[in-house]
Amino acid sequence: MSNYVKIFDTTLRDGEQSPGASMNKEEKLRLARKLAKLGVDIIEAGFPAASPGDFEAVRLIAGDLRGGPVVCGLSRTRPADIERCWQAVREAEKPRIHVFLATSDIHLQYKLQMTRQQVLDEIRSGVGHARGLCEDVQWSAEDASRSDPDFLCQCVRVALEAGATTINIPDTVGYALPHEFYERISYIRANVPEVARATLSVHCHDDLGHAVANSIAGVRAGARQVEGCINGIGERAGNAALEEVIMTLATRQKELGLITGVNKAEIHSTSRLVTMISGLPVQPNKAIVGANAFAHESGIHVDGVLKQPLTYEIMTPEEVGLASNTVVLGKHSGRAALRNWLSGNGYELDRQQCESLFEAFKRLADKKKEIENDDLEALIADEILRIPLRWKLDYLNVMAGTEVEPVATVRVFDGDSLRREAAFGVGPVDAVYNAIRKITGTQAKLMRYGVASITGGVDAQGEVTVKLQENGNEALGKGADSDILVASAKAFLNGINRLEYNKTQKMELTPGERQL
Ligand SMILES: CC(=O)SCCNC(=O)CCNC(=O)[C@H](O)C(C)(C)COP(=O)(O)OP(=O)(O)OC[C@H]1O[C@@H](n2cnc3c(N)ncnc32)[C@H](O)[C@@H]1OP(=O)(O)O
Ligand SMILES: CC(C)C(=O)C(=O)O
Ligand SMILES: [Mg+2]
Repeated sequence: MSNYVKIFDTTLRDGEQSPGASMNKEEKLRLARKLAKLGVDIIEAGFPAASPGDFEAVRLIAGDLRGGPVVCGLSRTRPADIERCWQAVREAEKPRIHVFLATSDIHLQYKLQMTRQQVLDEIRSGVGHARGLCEDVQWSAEDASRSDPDFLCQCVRVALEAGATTINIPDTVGYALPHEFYERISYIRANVPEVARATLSVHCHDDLGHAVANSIAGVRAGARQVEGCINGIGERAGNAALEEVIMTLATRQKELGLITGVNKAEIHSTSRLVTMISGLPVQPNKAIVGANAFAHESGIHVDGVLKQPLTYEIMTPEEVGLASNTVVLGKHSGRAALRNWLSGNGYELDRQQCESLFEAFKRLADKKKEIENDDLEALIADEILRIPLRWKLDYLNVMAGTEVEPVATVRVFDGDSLRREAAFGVGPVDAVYNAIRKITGTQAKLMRYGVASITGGVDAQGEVTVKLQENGNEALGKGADSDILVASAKAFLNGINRLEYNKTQKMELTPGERQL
């Protein structure tokens, strides 16, 4: 048996069945081109009988893709659906009609209201009809995992006799456990030996979180086509996440002995495109494509990864198209991570400086979820350079509103003495800054102003970061307070203190320190 596993992407069909994920035909075409670049073997482009728009999208994709994957459309066993499907895919270089019919007693009794014999007849006529139009016909036994195994085998036999070239065994409701699904595929292979003439396929849903595990169990039992969606989107809890299936086969290739034709370096950008087009965000901890999949924060992990990525990475970020892994600095970081950041940003601190910076960093990390570059630079300025605080806020009073020209009165300590000024501005922050300009006499230009909340809730601490520039000299200023205007004033004064310090201090600065 071949060790090649075909990847059947149904992001444009089952993926689109995710509530709220409808795509228009231009979006579908764009995604289909990307999936072709990713190197999937089959693209299920839609369900042509569903709507004129879906018919058009499938037709567009079928006419567009050249030298790439099979283009497939889904169809019920009804003649009109099959004809419609063929009209949509017929211009494809490699067209496929995918006919499905449920085989479980639950579906027969309640949904289809058909007897087993009627189902067998319908499979024969539907697959036969499709095969009269197209050489490549896939038949799916909807709800196969909850079907009587012997009746399922009977259905598979009929589909093969009618000309199906691919037999797909779905776990439509995500009910199977991996060992059961393995046994189900093995049972079909043992009891319908002629299935070897066709490609045996698996299509698993994630209702109990087993979609990928069941897909892998399926290929271990002899299936050679896996169906799924990028990012695991799809009906209800979604389909098997194709990127997880692909990377499982690649990462455990030695043990599984299976290969795919996928260009893995396209995985990450394909996932991003699916997110953009479907509007369904990927959770940060999602395997392979989540924002944290190659990010490390814990000190012990970062230390290990910096020494040898193999310690905590079972695949490289480059393999899936990411430039590199990321080290996130936060509450759980250790000295190795901090040293790594310092050297990467041009700072040369001695052991003792590193130690006092580390302590200040931990204090800040207890308050703030993520530590950014600006935070660390501000900490270095405070902890290492020990900038003297000439200007310090005493109080401020601001009047602003829809009918008032914003005006601020600000009182500031200049060393031990107090100075007070009032000023107007285009907004309350501008008024505060104009008053501070009068007091300090600074000529600094405000290059950047940003506000972030350090803590959550209504009493959140706001943190203001400013970047100031004066005569080619730049400095960051930071200030935190539950009142955003107070935080703004503190940040401005902090920046002015740093600019003054940079002007007066004589010591030789490292390249990183020069930016402060
Ligand atoms: C597991 C899966 O993902 S299956 C694919 C699911 N995807 C979709 O349903 C999306 C596209 N579907 C649609 O746009 C619509 O359902 C249509 C246009 C196909 C049909 O719409 P309607 O004619 O209004 O039928 P409706 O959706 O209400 O009911 C489905 C009918 O198809 C029948 N049916 C279901 N599966 C099949 C099948 N594989 N073959 C033949 N008939 C089927 C049902 O028994 C029901 O028949 P009934 O109307 O005689 O009771
Ligand atoms: C149409 C079939 C393949 C399907 O999506 C399912 O059974 O989940
Ligand atoms: Mg499905």
